[in-house]
Amino acid sequence: MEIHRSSPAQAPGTRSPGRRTYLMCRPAYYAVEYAINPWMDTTAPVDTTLACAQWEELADIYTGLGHEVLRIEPEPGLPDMVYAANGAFVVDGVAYGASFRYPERRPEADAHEKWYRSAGWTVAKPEFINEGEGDFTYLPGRELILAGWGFRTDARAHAEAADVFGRQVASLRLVDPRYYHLDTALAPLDDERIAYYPEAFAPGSRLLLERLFPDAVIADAEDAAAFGLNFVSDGRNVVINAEATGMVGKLREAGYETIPVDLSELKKGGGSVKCCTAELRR
Ligand SMILES: NC(=[NH2+])NCCC[C@H](N)C(=O)O
Repeated sequence: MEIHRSSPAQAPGTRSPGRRTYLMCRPAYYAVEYAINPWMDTTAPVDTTLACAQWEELADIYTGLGHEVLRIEPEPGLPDMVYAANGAFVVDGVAYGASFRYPERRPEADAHEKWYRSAGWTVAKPEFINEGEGDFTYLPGRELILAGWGFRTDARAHAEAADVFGRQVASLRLVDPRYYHLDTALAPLDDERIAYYPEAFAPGSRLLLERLFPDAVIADAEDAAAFGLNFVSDGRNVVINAEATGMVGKLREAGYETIPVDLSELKKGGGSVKCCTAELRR
């Protein structure tokens, strides 16, 4: 594993102590069989064996950092199931279930619900369409949920999540179809701080982000297109798509350690590091 150490070694923000628990789904049946986002091209070949190897490397990076990686069994006929972040949104041991926008992915919600129940998590069944951590994230230091809408998640699910978790939700409207999920345009760096790509958001949402996060790391068009916002940070180490070299530089500059990983095959489905990783917050 290649770690780019930043100097100073101290990450600037606050972070919850201890190891993270991540849920992942091996891309055994991964393919691009339909196109539900602009990255998906059903005529371009996908190497499932390579996708599995890249995915294993991502899982190894997490365990190498001392985090726990749990696995949900992939199911034939669900080629997007590798994007485990979409299966639920978990805070305080409660899994708010997903309800997918497109019929092709709908059965994934049941598979995740079963997994969460059998693993002992409390499950809240959703009434409204929402794609789990694809469109929801949480900043424990602010007790604040950030939620995206515009392409996949129904904005009514934001209010539903606020009730489920008893937390405030900042609703953010996404406007660029390439950044159809919140986690393609914004990511937490630690308990309080984020990185984001302003152009992916409607003017009112940008204003809200500027006011809430004056210390954010700002990404540009190139960073976003390289899936440089679809990273996973434990507050110190940021695991990020290797292509996103500009973003790596910005994050190191901001005091974080960066660990690049090549997920070129998974990008063909419109996802990267974060899409493949659900964070289970106890
Ligand atoms: N958390 C994410 N952004 N996941 C990416 C999902 C990709 C999948 N092909 C879709 O369009 O639904």
